[in-house]
Amino acid sequence: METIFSRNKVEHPEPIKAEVQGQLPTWLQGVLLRNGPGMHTIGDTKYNHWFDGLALLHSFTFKNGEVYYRSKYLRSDTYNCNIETNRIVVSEFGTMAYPDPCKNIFAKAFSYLSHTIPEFTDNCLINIMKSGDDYYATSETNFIRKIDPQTLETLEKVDYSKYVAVNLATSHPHYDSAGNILNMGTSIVDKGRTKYLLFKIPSSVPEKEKKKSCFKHTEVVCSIPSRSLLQPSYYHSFGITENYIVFIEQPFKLDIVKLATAYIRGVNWASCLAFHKEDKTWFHFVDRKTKKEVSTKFYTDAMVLYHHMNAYEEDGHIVFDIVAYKDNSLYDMFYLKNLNKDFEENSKLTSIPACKRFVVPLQYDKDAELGSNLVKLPTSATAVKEKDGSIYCQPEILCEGIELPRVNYDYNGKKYKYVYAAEVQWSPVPTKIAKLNVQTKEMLHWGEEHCWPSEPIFVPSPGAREEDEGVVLTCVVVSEPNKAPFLLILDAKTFKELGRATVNVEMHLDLHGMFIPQNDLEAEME
Ligand SMILES: CC1=C(/C=C/C(C)=C/C=C/C(C)=C/C=O)C(C)(C)CCC1
Ligand SMILES: [Fe+2]
Repeated sequence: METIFSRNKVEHPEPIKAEVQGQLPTWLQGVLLRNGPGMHTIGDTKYNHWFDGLALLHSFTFKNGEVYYRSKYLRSDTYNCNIETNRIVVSEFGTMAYPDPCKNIFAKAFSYLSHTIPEFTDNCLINIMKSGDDYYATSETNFIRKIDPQTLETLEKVDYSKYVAVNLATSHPHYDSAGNILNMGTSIVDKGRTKYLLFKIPSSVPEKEKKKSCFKHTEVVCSIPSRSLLQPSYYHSFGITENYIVFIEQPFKLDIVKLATAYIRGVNWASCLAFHKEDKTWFHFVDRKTKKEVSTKFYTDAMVLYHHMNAYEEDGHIVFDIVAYKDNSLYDMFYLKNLNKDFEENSKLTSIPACKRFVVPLQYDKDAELGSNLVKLPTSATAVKEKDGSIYCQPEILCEGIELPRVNYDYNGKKYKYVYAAEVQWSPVPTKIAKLNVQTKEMLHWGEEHCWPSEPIFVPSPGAREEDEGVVLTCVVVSEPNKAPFLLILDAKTFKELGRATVNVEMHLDLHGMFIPQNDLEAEME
């Protein structure tokens, strides 16, 4: 059965003028660029999972009060191979594929006996990353693809593993104040020393090396050994504060032996991930200056998280906010067989996403009594010292039922107030977007009947003084047949609609993206 999720979307590479209603701020000039799966059927073959779909980039260009829409499939090697053979020949998260032996791009997949780690896909469908003046489509494998943010054309393929020993990397990098990328990846086959690497990609290269790419200058900031050599944790994002990296080693783990044998066993990559509910969740903090990990062992109960919201330091504590679950039902929910026409009634998550705030004391009285709470900030989050010197943390719940959190990035790593997110409650699709004040827990919402909004993105207005001075952008897919989707522009402060730009196309449900201000685009053209 074809549903909004699984129906193949047609690309619209030529700009389509949107119909604008309302008043868009005149300063809003640039491109909102987003990524997500757009094609799930190729010839007679179908992907099993929504996260498997071929990456479809789309953009809204804001120019002098007008809005133009475009969309274009990422011409990844995966896309080209699949389209050429008219079937799925490259394995994705939820679908194991058996390539045509005549095609050699992914020839390594055949040598699974000599290579522990299979050749992964370059179908970068999750997010967009900025590197200097360049933009990349990202996923969680070792490959990213450079793209042209204006024409949506696909450019070079970059293999992270050529520059840093990672087999997997997150699709949610961070940026420091100089625009350098900080990302984390997992090294699976480095002499049996499974570890997590934090690496830095500079935003520019020295003048005399102008021809070289920033990736050649990638440096490993630090490495954190995995608690288990054969089962590193899976992670989708991480957090940063001004002085620390926040990395959560959750008991949702990737089994390397299973991964190395998945191909011969005929099972998908997803089946190599397992939630160990009896295990603990470990917190790691790395000092960004000394590159050393904080030696105290901090942990909490078993949980699964994908998205960090934000993190900051306050009076000798690290405060970090995440969206967490009690189990891994989220990834199961997105099998296309579960997203059928009755999914709104039938598919409910078995655990609701909860925004959890953890507060961890970095400095505390070493003679503190066992069992006493070491948190000195006004919060219900606790951190209790145990006999063996480890510290057991419990969170404060900020709110429930939201996912795909975004903040004003100028406040990333700093004490902040606002999170913008999609409101999902128990369902896998958002029916509203929300603004949460993490200090007061007050919320504002936007929703309309049959509307499925995407991850909301905050864009600050020029010279903004307050954290929520600007607009929030979200793409809205309408579930009612023959109703056109639109880009919604809300005033970030009041969450009131400023305007909408309607485009009469069938738009895909997407995942993540970024707003590129006009000035940054001009820098890219130079
Ligand atoms: C291909 C591949 C992977 C793909 C993961 C993907 C595609 C995850 C998508 C996650 C999303 C969209 C989360 C949203 O919250 C793994 C498991 C890393 C490892 C094996 C190869
Ligand atoms: Fe994500």
